[in-house]
Amino acid sequence: MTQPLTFAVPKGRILDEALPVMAQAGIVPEAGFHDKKNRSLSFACEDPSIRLIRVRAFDVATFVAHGAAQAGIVGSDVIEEFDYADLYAPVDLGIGHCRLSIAEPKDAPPTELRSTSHLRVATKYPNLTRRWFEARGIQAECVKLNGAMELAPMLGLANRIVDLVSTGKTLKENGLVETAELLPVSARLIVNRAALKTDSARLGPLIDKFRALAAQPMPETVGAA
Ligand SMILES: Nc1ncnc2c1ncn2[C@@H]1O[C@H](COP(=O)(O)OP(=O)(O)OP(=O)(O)O)[C@@H](O)[C@H]1O
Ligand SMILES: O=P(O)(O)OC[C@H]1O[C@H](OP(=O)(O)OP(=O)(O)O)[C@H](O)[C@@H]1O
Repeated sequence: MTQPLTFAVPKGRILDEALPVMAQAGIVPEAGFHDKKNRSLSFACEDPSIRLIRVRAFDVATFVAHGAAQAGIVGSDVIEEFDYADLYAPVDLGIGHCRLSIAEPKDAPPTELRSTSHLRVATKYPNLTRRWFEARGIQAECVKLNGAMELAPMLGLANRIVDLVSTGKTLKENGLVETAELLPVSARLIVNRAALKTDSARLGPLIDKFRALAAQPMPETVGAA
């Protein structure tokens, strides 16, 4: 029997927005998926030819890039950070909107980035950050953190941070101001390139379904004058 197609989703905040889109594309997980006490990481779907795995956002890209999962949903921040050659991101799903920005303490003296002799940046996105600064002729030393980047400037770990911003509340409540946007972020459908060649019969129509859904107007704009 053919193996089910493995579809990877992030366990955190994108998931609530992704599930209705997935359902419209025919990916509906078994009831146990919604049980918060359930410690399973792999779930059957109503369509037995698909299996869901629920992993950390960065790991969605890794599972799909290595072909351990054939497709998935992840933020463009993660795709850009890894820049995996084997990842194909054919559809912007129009969900999970935020931005990756640089921020500094609100009372920092005004400085030109270029004139800063030693730039230390705390971030979960060292590759993206280094690339962004390099493109501007600035060498940045990145300190990799996995969360709570906002603490780094006040504790002297870094003088700037690069982190995701949505409402700006987290920055404000930690005495930081956004000074530049590195990347607008939204969630994408991702597919393993090799799997797309070997299993185009299943992955082709799946991409088409998500593409058609992404082309539809967002529910709140339907009927708007
Ligand atoms: N404030 C935000 N507003 C909107 N989208 C966000 C925001 N923060 C993160 N995101 C999106 O959600 C993704 C994080 O997803 P999720 O919360 O599922 O990750 P996670 O695996 O739980 O994270 P972690 O590895 O930190 O535990 C980010 O990659 C980004 O695309
Ligand atoms: O601009 P805001 O609306 O305040 O959102 C920004 C926050 O959201 C993300 O963190 P998340 O809540 O995902 O937690 P994390 O620090 O564990 O990644 C991000 O890392 C910021 O801390």
